[in-house]
Amino acid sequence: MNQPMISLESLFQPIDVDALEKAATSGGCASSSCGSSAKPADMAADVWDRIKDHPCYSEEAHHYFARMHVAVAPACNIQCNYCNRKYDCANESRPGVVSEKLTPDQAMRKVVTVANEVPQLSVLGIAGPGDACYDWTKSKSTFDAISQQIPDIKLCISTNGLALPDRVDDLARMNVDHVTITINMVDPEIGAQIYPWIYYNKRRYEGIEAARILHERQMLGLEMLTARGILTKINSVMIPGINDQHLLEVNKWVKERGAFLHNVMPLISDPAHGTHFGLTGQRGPTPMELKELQDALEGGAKLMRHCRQCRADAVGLLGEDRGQEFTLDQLPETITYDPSKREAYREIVARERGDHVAAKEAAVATVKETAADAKLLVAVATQGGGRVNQHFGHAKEFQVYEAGPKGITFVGHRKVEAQYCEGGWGEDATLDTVIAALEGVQVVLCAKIGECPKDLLTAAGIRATDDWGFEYIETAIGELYLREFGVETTAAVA
Ligand SMILES: C[S@@+](CC[C@H](N)C(=O)[O-])C[C@H]1O[C@@H](n2cnc3c(N)ncnc32)[C@H](O)[C@@H]1O
Ligand code: SF4
Ligand code: SF4
Repeated sequence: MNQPMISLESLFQPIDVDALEKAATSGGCASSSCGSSAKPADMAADVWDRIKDHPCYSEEAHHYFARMHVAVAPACNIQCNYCNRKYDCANESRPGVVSEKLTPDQAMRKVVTVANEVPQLSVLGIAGPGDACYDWTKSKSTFDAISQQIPDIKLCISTNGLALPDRVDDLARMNVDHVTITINMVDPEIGAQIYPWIYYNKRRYEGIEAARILHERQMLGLEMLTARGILTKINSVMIPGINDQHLLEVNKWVKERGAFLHNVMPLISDPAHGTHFGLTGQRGPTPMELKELQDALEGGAKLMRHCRQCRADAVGLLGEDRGQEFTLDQLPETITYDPSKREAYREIVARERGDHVAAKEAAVATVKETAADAKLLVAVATQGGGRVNQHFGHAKEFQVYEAGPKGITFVGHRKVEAQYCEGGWGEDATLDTVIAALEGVQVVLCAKIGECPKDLLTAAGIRATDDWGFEYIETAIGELYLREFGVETTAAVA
């Protein structure tokens, strides 16, 4: 089995930077596969260069790199039936939610503090609580100041698209290379069921007219970004009964206009959030409904399946949120950027990543060569680095992979409402929510699991094992698949 060159504790939080620097400067490359590239075969090298450290634009990168959002742009120019920007809960992870709004100066102090403390940081985004292109002055001065201090940080912006065409030239000038547009429809009749009003050219529009204007501006903005070579990600909220089937059409439109990624996200709809959809009982999709739609979209615009629907002030690797460590009251009054931790981390990752890619290629080949048509849905407890390295009871989410004739593909993640093992012992009631979140999953891989939860999972038809603790995820799944379906099979996971 492949072993990491340094302890995983030093690669993932809390980071021991001395260990990182020592490992990074010890000279030579011990990796057997140094030089292996994670670049997908069908991607141009220059595009890969622009996304390889971006946790949202590359699924592979999200095992290593972190983003942070700064909530500097609270104003919005439209109303979506699924959004209530007034609702705020520090414990909740959901788009639009923030604990504190920041001025550009405060954002600057926060980003430098995080960059000094979180070596995985590679991306700074503005993603709510309002619209970055509408609340433009604050977005622009934030990006201007931070890119001067930390020139290699990638700038990322998220918008509903209405004000986007007016900002494209500025975005290109400022080197903003990644722009997300939320596009939920291309048919204004469907749009009228999602957007009650928009505010455009100093006027309020409603109904189909509002949705038509929004649609035209979104398409224009997307085309303008594509013409300037800026990478675009399209977010679509999947709203069952309103736009779920229509998203096949949206996918075609955005692909034709050069979108780089399409991120179909489930509607989050809870009456407690006070949104129109929450209060009218509009439900979100189940994980399996989302997967079915995503499967139907394969072959169109490339899909993002690893979105975590982060808070507008999220900090850290996707799936973790360290925002509470960097609230305003904890930030120093003055701070100077120190690039040493980020640089050391990047060197470590470059080595670890080469090994991971080689291991992944070998595992995928093993699964493809195994003479079995069967598919296996596997949930993995991981805290980063592409390894099975988290205790079952500590997992806040599981990453889900499908193994089958096509190899090993990342399918998505399943959030767990409350961890099974908070404080060292499990609660059966919590395990029920974990089992519900694992709908359709056949096997769980984790670093450690006790006999009791293992038995309860088995009774629910889900097998769990720590046989591959700390192994690369794909290597573990490849060996599991072989054990289950290979000709040399002797035992299945008990
Ligand atoms: C909070 S918005 C901020 C950026 C910008 N105003 C926009 O709408 O794109 C970021 C993302 O969260 C999504 N979002 C907001 N509320 C949501 C909900 N209840 N369920 C799913 N996605 C939601 C939006 O659709 C958007 O893609
Ligand atoms: S555009 Fe974004 S911030 Fe504005 S209401 Fe919609 S989701 Fe919320
Ligand atoms: S919401 Fe999705 S796309 Fe945005 S930072 Fe989080 S994971 Fe990335």
